[in-house]
Amino acid sequence: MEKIVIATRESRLALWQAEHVKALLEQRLGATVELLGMTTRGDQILDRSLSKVGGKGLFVKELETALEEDRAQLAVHSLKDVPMDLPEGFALVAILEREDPRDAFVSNQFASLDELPQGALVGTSSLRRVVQLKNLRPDLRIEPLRGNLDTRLRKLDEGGYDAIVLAAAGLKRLGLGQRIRSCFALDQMIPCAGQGALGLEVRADAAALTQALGTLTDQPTWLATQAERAVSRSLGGSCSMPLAAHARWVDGQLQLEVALGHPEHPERPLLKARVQGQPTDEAAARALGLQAAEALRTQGAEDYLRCA
Ligand SMILES: NCc1[nH]cc(CCC(=O)O)c1CC(=O)O
Repeated sequence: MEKIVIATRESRLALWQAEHVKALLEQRLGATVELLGMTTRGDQILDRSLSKVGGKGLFVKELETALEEDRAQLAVHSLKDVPMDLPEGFALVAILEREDPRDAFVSNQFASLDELPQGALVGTSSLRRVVQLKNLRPDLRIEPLRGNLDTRLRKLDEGGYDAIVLAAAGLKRLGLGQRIRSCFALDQMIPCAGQGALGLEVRADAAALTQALGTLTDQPTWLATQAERAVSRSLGGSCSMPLAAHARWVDGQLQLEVALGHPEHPERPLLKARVQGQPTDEAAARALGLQAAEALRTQGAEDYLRCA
């Protein structure tokens, strides 16, 4: 196999993930791999909520341009940052085994959400986290918090918040697992579709590479994340939508749990649904996702989606 260049963002997390895939390609495929670091629009815009300036695609587009121009052949993404439908000419060809999918409670004074005093200040810019926090603790004040993981932790340490909520996977990957005071239960703070998983993207015409990378896919993660992403796609999936979707395998059954909040009125009740099945291929996994989306619709999801 020829040399593979991986296009990657330059945040510490993105570089860790790219290095991780580089090592895997070297070990498992005997490939020669180099990294090409790039800055994306999503990395530059730190002052506004991402949902207001264009959403998930912002972290991905520059990397795709590098693939298009053949300056790189592979892009490694946190799957949750990848839009539900890739632009024409690109394909998601492998999904690696998932890290811890849970959200983590991080604080210097408090061990868990339950310990936070009335009216405490929590930092997060994720609408999905906001609506679930409001549901668990209506008294909390929640303020925006953007930037890469190190920046967010620094803002916490400078005293800007009583606690913040971050993906456990990112913290663990960067060796910051000791900052996690507790993890939220999966059914209390349902993760975002794809959280904790890595997705590999190539040009759709890269047949040999597609075939080689496909062998790296973790099948249970692939099926679970297909189901999750199908929910989001069905409901019009953008990150301006406070949607949570997480599927996990329990005794051979894939259990998919979803929640949708109102984007402008986070205090309105969360819509929730749970479905399960035994999908063995992508189509069946996606069908499970559609079933969950349908269950949300029967509860009035349209009313929550209209304004987004
Ligand atoms: N939204 C940014 C982002 N993209 C991926 C991760 C963490 C790693 C992952 O979930 O795979 C994070 C940080 C966070 O949400 O706290």
